[in-house]
Amino acid sequence: MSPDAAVSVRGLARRYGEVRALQDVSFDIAPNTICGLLGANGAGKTTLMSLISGQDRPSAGTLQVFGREPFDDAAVLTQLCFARENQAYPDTFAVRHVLTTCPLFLPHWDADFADELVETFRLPLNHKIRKLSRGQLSAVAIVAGLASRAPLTFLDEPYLGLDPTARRRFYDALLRDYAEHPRTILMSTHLIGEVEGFFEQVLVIDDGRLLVDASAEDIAELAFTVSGPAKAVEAATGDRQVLETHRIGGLASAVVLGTPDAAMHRRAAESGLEIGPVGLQDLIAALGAAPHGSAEARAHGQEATR
Ligand SMILES: Nc1ncnc2c1ncn2[C@@H]1O[C@H](COP(=O)(O)OP(=O)(O)OP(=O)(O)O)[C@@H](O)[C@H]1O
Repeated sequence: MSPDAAVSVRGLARRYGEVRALQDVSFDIAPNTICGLLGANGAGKTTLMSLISGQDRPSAGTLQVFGREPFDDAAVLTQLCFARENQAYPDTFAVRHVLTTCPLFLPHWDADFADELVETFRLPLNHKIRKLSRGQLSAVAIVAGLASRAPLTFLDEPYLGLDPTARRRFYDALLRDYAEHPRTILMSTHLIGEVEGFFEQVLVIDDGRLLVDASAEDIAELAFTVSGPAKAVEAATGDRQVLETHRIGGLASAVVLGTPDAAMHRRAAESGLEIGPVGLQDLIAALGAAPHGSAEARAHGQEATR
């Protein structure tokens, strides 16, 4: 375990009967980091967040948050805020009740910032929570998550139902506030293209296993694309681990694991091929597309990131 980490996880597993929701997951998240938690539906992201936030206990493995096991530890739990659109509230609760209740549980709560966010998302203070639209519920979760200023904040798909303008407002508010009040934020998302720029660390879960644990800089080193005439692409990438190839007519674009070396650059120049970067969204799609038995690709992907 890393005692100085905000989150330290070793060999974590969670089973639900026959379902292995998480298996042998190990990573650290340094304090004051925005970490993206990515993966397909059912990969295990919410399960992982539930364990880290002390709402659930692992079936195996160890887990520390700010150096302590979170489950049933009040000292740790007051440092955490879990924000999600499907948060359960009492039936009688209106938006304003959330604003008056949150500070009772969240010692770092900033009421002025909460008011500002309510304005930003044009939330109707007197409306009952159960009557809000999905986007408004997400906005309530965002207000709670950001105004909590919790040293460890979980944002579980915080954009559900939000229109693009509201999402932009959320990202702006998050980044502005994080710059002024650094803290650790773990955010699960499927809208990778919108947020990849501000993740300092990326965790990718696939079928309950940790597939990638990389810093933003390392992500760029994980893979690259080679595009051009299909035969030339094939010849240039023959000795490399290709994760995925798209073909259109006689043209192809291959996602290749690792970084292009001098020989690859030379071959590309000779054959009129283009070498380019792979966006995070495309990389994750390509890693997911690699055959499940392609342990080599997966292990290589992980090795390169540790
Ligand atoms: N309480 C539970 N009982 C049984 N199985 C569960 C339970 N919670 C989660 N699972 C299973 O564990 C796996 C991981 O689910 P989890 O909700 O963590 O995925 P996720 O990555 O958050 O998915 P999504 O992106 O769709 O929200 C899934 O197969 C899910 O069906």
